[in-house]
Amino acid sequence: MTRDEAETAALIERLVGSVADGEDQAVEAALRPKDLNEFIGQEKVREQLDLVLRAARARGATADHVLLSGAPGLGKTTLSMIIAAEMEAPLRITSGPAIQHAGDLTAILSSLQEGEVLFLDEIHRMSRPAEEMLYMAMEDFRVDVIVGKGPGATAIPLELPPFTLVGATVRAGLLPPPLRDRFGFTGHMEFYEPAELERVVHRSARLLEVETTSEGAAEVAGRSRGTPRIANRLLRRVRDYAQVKADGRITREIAEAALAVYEVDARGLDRLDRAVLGALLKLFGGGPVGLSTLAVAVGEERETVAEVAEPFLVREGLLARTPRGRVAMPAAWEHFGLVPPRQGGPAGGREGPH
Ligand SMILES: Nc1ncnc2c1ncn2[C@@H]1O[C@H](COP(=O)(O)OP(=O)(O)OP(=O)(O)O)[C@@H](O)[C@H]1O
Ligand SMILES: [Mg+2]
Repeated sequence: MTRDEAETAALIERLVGSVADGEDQAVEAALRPKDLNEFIGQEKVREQLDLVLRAARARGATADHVLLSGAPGLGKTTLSMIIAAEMEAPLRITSGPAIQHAGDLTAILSSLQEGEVLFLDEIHRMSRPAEEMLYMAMEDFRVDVIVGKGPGATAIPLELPPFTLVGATVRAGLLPPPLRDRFGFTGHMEFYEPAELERVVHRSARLLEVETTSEGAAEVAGRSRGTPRIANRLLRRVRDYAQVKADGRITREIAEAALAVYEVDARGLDRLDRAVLGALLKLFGGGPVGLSTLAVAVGEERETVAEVAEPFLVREGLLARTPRGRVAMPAAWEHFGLVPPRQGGPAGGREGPH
């Protein structure tokens, strides 16, 4: 990873909160659904996976390798744990970046028990030699252990017990086709619908023993960017606010007031998103404007704007990336209560009626 990539990754982590602090991590673990029935939403993936696992169980066999693709915080790690639980198999967790040498992978593979589930997070970030070794392990349950160095080196084949590899990646397209093709099943995780996120919030609130009205839960869900991890995090912050400022109960008013404190607006936009969109609208008349100019205007790195703020803004139909630069969509003007300038008219929006 280059420095820029590392910084961007760190920023994304901060935003989605993959790296939670100690307390948050413990809470996150406590909130994880334990089986497929408890897992909310993702109907397609759940149905498909249910068939794969049931069939394997009925045959008394080890389940086929599973690839899970989807944005951070949608439940890939949770699903890998569920797969192991449903198969009543032990689970080993590792990640692509942790495997730098083929030897690291040999060590893990050769210590697997029969039927074990090996979860390989960020599988697209594995080194090339490790990846090639994985091909053989997945297909033939065999690895070549290299003994010695140089011309005298020999490859000793080592049989592996059957195991289930569960790979996770943000996009299946990031994997080289030979690797992708070795998975028996690929589950594409989608962003969650508001109603599904509401169920996530209700479930988590029950586990955290916080009283929540339907409107309160809907308010938290609506600002969670289609992502359960964000829903759980916002719920915890709203709970804090409700405890300190009110009687502990989460109503719509409490959720609104709490999320205003944390600068998460009605659509789930945070401070950075609003800065980017605000600059695009107010300084550049809605664009088009180049990424670098926009980044300078908000005092951020290009990568931060392009990879942290923009994906959500594009997904929400607020911003478009065009060959001529970034352009604000009509919904963006509306969200800021501004009226877009007329075509060919002077740049810059006027304050709207509200
Ligand atoms: N379908 C779901 N139902 C209820 N809670 C969920 C669901 N999916 C995820 N969660 C909750 O969201 C949190 C994040 O899920 P998880 O860690 O599995 O995401 P992930 O896709 O592995 O993210 P990353 O890519 O960052 O590793 C967990 O605490 C879990 O409780
Ligand atoms: Mg994960």
